[in-house]
Parts: sequence; C-alpha cells; structure tokens
Amino acid sequence: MTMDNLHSNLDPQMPIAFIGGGNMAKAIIAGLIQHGHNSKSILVCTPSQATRSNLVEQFDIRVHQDNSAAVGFADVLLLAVKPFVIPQVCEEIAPIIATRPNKKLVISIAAGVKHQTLSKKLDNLQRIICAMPNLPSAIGKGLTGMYAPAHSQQQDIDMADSIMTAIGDTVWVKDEQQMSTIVATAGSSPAYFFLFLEAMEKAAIEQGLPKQAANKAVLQSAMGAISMAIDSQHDLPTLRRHVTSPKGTTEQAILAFQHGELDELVANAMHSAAKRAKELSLG
Ligand SMILES: NC(=O)C1=CN([C@@H]2O[C@H](COP(=O)(O)OP(=O)(O)OC[C@H]3O[C@@H](n4cnc5c(N)ncnc54)[C@H](O)[C@@H]3O)[C@@H](O)[C@H]2O)C=CC1
Ligand SMILES: O=C(O)[C@@H]1CCC=N1
Repeated sequence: MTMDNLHSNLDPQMPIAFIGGGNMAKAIIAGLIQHGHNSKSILVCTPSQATRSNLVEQFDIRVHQDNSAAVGFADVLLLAVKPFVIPQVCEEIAPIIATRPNKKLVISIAAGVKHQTLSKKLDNLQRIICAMPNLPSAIGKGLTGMYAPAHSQQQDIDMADSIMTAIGDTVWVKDEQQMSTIVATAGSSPAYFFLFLEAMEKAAIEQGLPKQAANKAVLQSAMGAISMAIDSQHDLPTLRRHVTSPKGTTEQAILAFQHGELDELVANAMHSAAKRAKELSLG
C-alpha cells in the first residue's frame, strides 16, 4: 500500500492504545496526529512518569501508568515495548483480553518477537499482526514490514495497514521468516545511513570544510541522490555510473570503497541484524 491510501480505513476518532511510549511509539503517534487522528483517541501506557508527562506535553494525548488501562480504552492495542518486556506486558494484559478476545486486535512492533510467541503469551489470541516500522515514520516517511498469518481476518489486515500507512508505506510478507530481513533492511537501516552520513561529514571537516557547510553538503547530496533513485527510471548501478566519469574523482572514491569490500561489509552488517532479530524471536 502507498501514502495515497492514507487513513483509507481509519476513523480519526478510533481509540488506539499504545503500551510503551518510547522512540517508536512517539514516531507512530506523531505520524497519526499529523494525519488527522484525534489526539484524545490515543492512549499510551508506560510506567515512567517522566515519559507520560513528556507525551502529554508533546502530543496532548491520554496517558496511564497501568498497562491494563490500554485494554479497557481501545480495541486496537499497539505493543511498543522492548522485546524483553513483552512477556511481562502479555502477562498483565492477557487476562483482560481473554474476557473479550474477539474484540481485541494486537499489533506488535517488537523486533523479532514472533506471532506464535505472542499468541501463546496472550492465551492463544488469534487477532495479532506483527509490524516492523522504522524511525522515519515520525515524519510520515516510514517503511513498515507487516506479517499476518493466513488465518487472519481481512478487516484486521486492513486496520493494521491503515494505521501504518498513516506514517509511511507498508510491505506485507507472506513468510514470517522474512521479517528478520525486513528488520535488517528497513527497521535498523536508518541508523546505517546516519552512520554513513556521520562518516562523510567527519571526513569533509577533516579535509577543511566548516561543520555547517560539511553537514549541508552531505545531507543535501544524500537527499538529492535518494530522490533521484526514487524518481528515476534507471536502476541504482546505472545512476552510479552516471556520476562516475572514467578516470575522474568519483571513480577513485568508488575504488576505495570496493577495496574496503563495502558489499561484504554491508552484507555482514545486515546478516548480524537479521541474526539478532532471530535470536530475539526465540525468547
Ligand atoms: N527505534 C526504532 O527505530 C524501532 C524500534 N522497534 C521496536 O519498537 C519497540 C520499542 O522500541 P523503542 O521505542 O526504540 O524503545 P524505547 O526504549 O524508546 O521505548 C520503550 C518504552 O517502553 C516503556 N516501558 C518499559 N517497560 C514497560 C512496561 N513494563 N510497560 C509499559 N511500557 C514500558 C518505556 O518507558 C519506553 O517508553 C522495540 O520492541 C523495538 O524492537 C521497531 C522498529 C524500529
Ligand atoms: O535496534 C533495534 O532493536 C530496533 C529494531 C529495529 C530498529 N531498532
């Protein structure tokens, strides 16, 4: 689905409850509100008083310290805690969900935590969708990998898709195994790009550019390259060749990257992220 489908099925007054109010919950909430969702229809449950105050100040949403309040507030629950906190959260909410299991849809964004694990911890709840968003969701430019098992109801798939398309684009995978590759390719990858940009900014400063100029040159060039890659009919290697004049400057930089085995380094990094997602899924 694409940004054109924004909120296609989402009633802006529909209650949505988040359990966990950290970076990713904030990103999704920012996206939802930016796209017209009523802030008072959003509840975040988190034990941290500081986080709750910050969320009220930033978004004027509802907050609660007790996770069980989420189940009473909304039929759509978004689990946005760290993977290791999931068992505790499930223990808290499972008995309340069990009183009305057909009413509740749980969407989990916890990296690596499998559908089956969640279902088991939520007293065999079937209405669960696994989603793997990324941080640019905060500005409506996220990419969320989504998985629902074959028995899922279409209305749940549509609901989860509507929430996530409010903050960017979605990609559905049929095989849950592929979610670990989604983590490596989209969930974690904004950090790779930031790291690369940091390295470029640092090198430009070392070569003598003032920090502000270095930052602007790096970010604007990255934005230009990404926009071109999205809009162009050419594939990525062709675009790269358009920049790389024979015996020119770019060629020297590309050779240095190749000498440093960039492809292998990237593949190793992504393999490590996917492996970690699989390890988390065993918990
Ligand atoms: N940060 C990112 O770019 C992405 C994160 N994720 C996933 O999103 C989830 C959340 O990650 P972040 O937002 O980065 O973490 P975070 O550490 O920023 O936020 C976690 C939140 O959970 C709250 N919390 C801790 N214990 C709790 C409990 N017992 N009950 C309720 N709330 C509790 C904390 O107060 C905090 O608000 C993780 O499972 C992560 O794998 C997924 C995609 C991207
Ligand atoms: O680093 C993490 O574990 C989370 C999941 C994807 C992005 N951040």
